[in-house]
Formats: sequence, C-alpha cells, structure tokens
Amino acid sequence: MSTAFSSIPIVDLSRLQDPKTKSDELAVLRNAVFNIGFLYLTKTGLEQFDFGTECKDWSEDEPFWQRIEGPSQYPNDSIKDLVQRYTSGMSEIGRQFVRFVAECLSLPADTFDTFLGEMSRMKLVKYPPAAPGSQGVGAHKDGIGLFTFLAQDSVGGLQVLNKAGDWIEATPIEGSIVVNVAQGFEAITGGVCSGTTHRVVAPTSTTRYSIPFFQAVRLNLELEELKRSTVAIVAKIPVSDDKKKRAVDVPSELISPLYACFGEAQLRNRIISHPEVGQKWYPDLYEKYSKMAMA
Ligand SMILES: O=C(O)CCC(=O)C(=O)O
Ligand SMILES: [Fe+2]
Repeated sequence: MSTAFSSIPIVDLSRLQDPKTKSDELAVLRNAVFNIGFLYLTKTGLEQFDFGTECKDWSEDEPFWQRIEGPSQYPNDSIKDLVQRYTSGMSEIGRQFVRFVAECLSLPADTFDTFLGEMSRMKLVKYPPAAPGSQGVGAHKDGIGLFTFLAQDSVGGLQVLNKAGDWIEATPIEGSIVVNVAQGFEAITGGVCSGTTHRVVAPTSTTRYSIPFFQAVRLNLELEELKRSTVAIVAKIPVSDDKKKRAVDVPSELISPLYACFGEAQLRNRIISHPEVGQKWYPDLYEKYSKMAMA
C-alpha cells in the first residue's frame, strides 16, 4: 500500500455519524485505509488528556498467556481517574471507528467486532529537545493492535513514509487524533490494508508529548481462525483479484504457528524483548522462549 501520497487525509467522525454526510465521508475513509494507512480523525468529542483499559488480574484457572493483561499501575488516584476516562472514551471511538472502516470497505458493519480485545494500551511519551535530526522513534510499523489512535501536542515531528520514499509530516491539527493501520488490521485484511511506516524526529527546542493508544486484538484469536476469516473478508473487499490472490495466504507475523494464539505470541514477544523483566517475572517462560529463539 502507501501510494506516493503527499498529505494525510482528514476524516471527520461527526460526518461519519451523520446519515446525511456519511457516504461522502466513508469515501474519504476508504482512500485512507486502502491507499495510505494514516489519517487524522477530527470532531471526536473526546477531551484530550492522559493514559490503559481496565482489566482484572490474572488468576490460576486462566490460560497462562492471559497474564499479559492486568490492572494498570497508577502513581495516584487522580491519574487513575483521568486514565480511565481517557481509555474508555478512546475505546468507544475505536469501536465506532472499526465499524465505519468495515462499511467503507463494503463489508457488514460488525465484521471486525469479534477481533477486538479487552485491554487496549496507551503510553505517555515525552520527547526532550535534542540535536537537529535526532531520532525520537525509529522507522517502524505498529506491531500490536488493529489501529493506533494518537493524540499529539502542537510540537510536531511525526512523519509517515510514502511509496516514493518521501517522509510526509503528520503536522499537528488541533483537536484531531492521528489514526494508523496496525499489524492486527493488516493481518485481518491479508495485507490489502497494510500498515504504513512512520517515525518521530525529536524536537530541537521544545519538549514534545504524545499519547498513542493501541487498540487491542482479542488474545485467544488463533491462527487458523484468523486465516479462515481473512479469506472470507478479503473475498468481499472491492480490490483487484490480483491483490486478493496475494492476500489469501497470510504470512502472519501476528500469530506464528509456534504459538497457541495471539496472546501467547504477544507475551512471548514481550518476554524476549525485555529479558530482565522476563527473567524476573516469567522465569519458566523466559527459559522456554529463549531456547526456542536459539533453536
Ligand atoms: O509519538 C508519536 O508520535 C508516535 C509514537 C509511535 O509511533 C509509537 O509509539 O508506536
Ligand atoms: Fe508507531
């Protein structure tokens, strides 16, 4: 995907919600998810402040990979209240958003509902000023989630790669949320809607703050189930047969055949990429996964 776009489209949530303007706005959304993988979502009605979805702690009678979810660790109760208001508001926008995405792809509105997970995650990110051209976040696609919903302040620095290899600035638009396709949605659509590479260039004179919210994928989603529904979904998306053919055999990085389900694949990733935390809290799994990584 990612054609040689030169600007990032703006999608107005209130126009999607209004039957009079919905079909025009669905066309804007369709272009964004098919051809770009990035968009600004405006008129969301969400106040902008800081912080993850409420989840209970793991118990022994649940599968081991369920341990990847749990209660958030709040420094104090007033932050907890703020975080909970933010995450429940953003979860609701996310639920509405995936329904409009389904409709813009000519699919039944509830197509993606069953892929949504319980615990979406958010981060509070601070980018202190640095020398010109310094890296804030290196080039990447978002690995977890269906879509990422990002609130950013007015400093700027987020850039999106187009097909011609140019970095396009996601210049801050007040009151908007920047939305991008993440690997979960890419997998569900067999790559027909692929994620777009992005990065952050560190600010030079002012600190930048951003709040990415990664919309959760259901933890017990299994590879076979994903493959079956991908085939069914892709068959109905209005793209060329050639694109569909390539999409059918999903080489899913989301769930490798080595793992029981998406939850296990995620927990394994975390344990391997944070070895000290892995060794301390999941010693048995750390040993198992590090042996598998070496095999
Ligand atoms: O801070 C930003 O603008 C983007 C951060 C990001 O891309 C990420 O956390 O995946
Ligand atoms: Fe990202």
